[in-house]
Amino acid sequence: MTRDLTIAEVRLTPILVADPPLLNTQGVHQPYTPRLIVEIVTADGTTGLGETYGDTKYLELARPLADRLTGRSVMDVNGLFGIDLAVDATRVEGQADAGGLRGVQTADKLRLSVLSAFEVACLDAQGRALGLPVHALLGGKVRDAVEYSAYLFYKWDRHPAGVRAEPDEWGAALDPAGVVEQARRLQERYGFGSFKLKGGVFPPDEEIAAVRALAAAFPGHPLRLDPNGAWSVETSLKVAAELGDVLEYLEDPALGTPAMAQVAARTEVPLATNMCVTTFGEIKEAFTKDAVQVVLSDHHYWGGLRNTQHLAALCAAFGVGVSMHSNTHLGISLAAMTQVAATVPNLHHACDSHYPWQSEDVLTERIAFDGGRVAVSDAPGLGVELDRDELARLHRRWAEDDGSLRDRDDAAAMRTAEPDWRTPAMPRW
Ligand SMILES: O=C([O-])C(=O)C[C@H](O)[C@@H](O)C(=O)[O-]
Ligand SMILES: [Mg+2]
Repeated sequence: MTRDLTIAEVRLTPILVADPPLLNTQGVHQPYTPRLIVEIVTADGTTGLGETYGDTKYLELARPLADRLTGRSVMDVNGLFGIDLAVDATRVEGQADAGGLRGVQTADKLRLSVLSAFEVACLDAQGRALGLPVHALLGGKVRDAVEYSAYLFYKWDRHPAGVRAEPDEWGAALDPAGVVEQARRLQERYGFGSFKLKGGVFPPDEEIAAVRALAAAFPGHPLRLDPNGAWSVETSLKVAAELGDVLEYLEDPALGTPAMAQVAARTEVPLATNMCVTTFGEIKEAFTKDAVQVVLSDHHYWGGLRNTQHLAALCAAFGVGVSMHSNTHLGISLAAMTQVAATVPNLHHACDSHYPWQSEDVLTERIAFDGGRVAVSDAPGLGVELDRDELARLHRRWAEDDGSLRDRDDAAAMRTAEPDWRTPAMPRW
């Protein structure tokens, strides 16, 4: 049968998704976080799914892009990246990312963060039309399952009083015992074999104690600590010296490539990043200064699944490890991460995943972790199906919001509990 893979319709659905009160160095997660779901429909009725950030600046770019896609072929992914999108640079340049902790903000990174959802949707549609999984379109899988690590957070047991939120079954984790208890529950439920603690929340000695407690509770399991650049070079070196025997890597201990290079020069502990290398333009300086030993790729802001493969190839050429970053996302993105991760030969670290923190999803079936791994689907496309009722419900929540939650802002969320809170100056310690 000849199929007509001309794009006939693009549907954009902004949603608000429940998020627990997870703490990071900027503040706390809002009770609901914005995401954008992209559906690309072809003339013969095939639909491909994609997902990305749903904050206003992404929506503003996604809408004109969607308008320009109809009439193009869903096979023309190179052409998609060639579309001349006018990005309002004042939206990003020189501005702090209020909730993202994802490094530099540039107009091109914003453009790629939007295009990535459309690329994934095109690949999903291609796969469905051809009866092939996305990994086959990317050259084929080199593994049958992708390993993920448990993503531990300091957290409150609930959002501040008076704030509308969904119930949260995980309880508080504000000290070493709480962190170990959270790790145990995540391991029991999902089988994770490695653990990452989001740091930069408490003074470093408290976070060192938490990692020590994890090492005692889970001997031999890989551990990571990520303060999102909250420490000075000297503090980073002190933490590296104290935890060097148990850490798989330290993630973004200090902010920016020069500081990371200074830390890397004086410790044997590998440094990972999803903050100082988040664009192709940052690679040369970081790799030639040997500032990072592992790059945590994120297909959203690197510009999709094929760019993730390009990044992995560059990492291989420089002897730099590769893994994956994650922040609040749903199953479409987890499926996309898993499909591309399956094709990356030099992926030797378990990927991050926020997914266990997301009690809501827009899929008919949640993606399962078995022994900390997600099986690589061989079904056509991403191998996931949209739950339209859930999508509509989460979109209603977005539509009914007065605008205060449509842009993620962890510092603003923190002010509902601590009115004087300001995003801390870095380095914080
Ligand atoms: O550095 C990281 O791993 C992240 O940026 C992940 C998330 O943004 C996380 O820190 C968060 O959502 O609080
Ligand atoms: Mg990080």
